Amino acid sequence: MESSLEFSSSLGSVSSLLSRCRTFKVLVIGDSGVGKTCLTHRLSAGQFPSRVEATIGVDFRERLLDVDGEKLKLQLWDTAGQERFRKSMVQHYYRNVHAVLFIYDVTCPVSFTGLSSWVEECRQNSVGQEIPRFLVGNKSDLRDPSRKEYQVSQEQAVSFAKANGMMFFETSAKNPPIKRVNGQRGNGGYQQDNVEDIVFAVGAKLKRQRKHSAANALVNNGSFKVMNKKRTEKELWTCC
Ligand SMILES: Nc1nc2c(ncn2[C@@H]2O[C@H](COP(=O)(O)OP(=O)(O)OP(=O)(O)O)[C@@H](O)[C@H]2O)c(=O)[nH]1
Repeated sequence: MESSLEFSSSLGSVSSLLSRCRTFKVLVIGDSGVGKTCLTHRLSAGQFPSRVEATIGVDFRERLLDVDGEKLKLQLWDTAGQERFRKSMVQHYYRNVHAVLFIYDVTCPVSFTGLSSWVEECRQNSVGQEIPRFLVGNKSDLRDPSRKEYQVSQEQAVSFAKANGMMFFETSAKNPPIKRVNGQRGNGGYQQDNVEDIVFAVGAKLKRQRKHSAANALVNNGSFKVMNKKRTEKELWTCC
């Protein structure tokens, strides 16, 4: 027969199973090799992976966080940067997305100029301006002040972020600063963000945003589309 201790502990696990949190789909896009897989590992598990291979299709990682007393779950969609590994998946990536992280490599200007095509892909897949966007320059540990002309400056990135309604961060998945650093000395005079700052900025924006509820209505290409509120609300809640 089950003891009262066992019974109460099983009740405890049932109640923890029933504890629910809002879940948000966060899409991570950008050219191949910019570090999407490494960054999502860092954002979810706080670690830099020892070995990575090109992503095929999509990989999922999760991060639970507490924003002002509310539990949120970020479901990070680490998408393939290589065209041949993403072809059949593109529509799935964008369906019911709540936020988009645009990643580029600060030491690879081509990955920065390529961002316009990622913005365009979002537009083609009906991701409107109401969906929060974040621009993240990765690999800041590789910045070399003596090779500035071969790197993406923060001025360029800030102006791109402004023009596209994005919040801007620069960091390193490999060697992130412990705290946000506004560099005057030691790091060549640029700002570096802690990975936790990024994750909390995303969480805070989504928490505010959602009251909105994406749910009720969506303006799409000038037409007004009424969504099924019940269905969308249900999709947002899961057990944590
Ligand atoms: N130095 C440094 N290297 C990094 C950093 N982030 C990723 N890398 C390296 O960059 C390479 C590509 O990283 P991935 O995370 O696989 O890149 P990806 O964008 O996911 O690539 P795809 O899956 O092809 O789209 C790997 O060799 C990583 O070790 C970083 O912050 N600093």
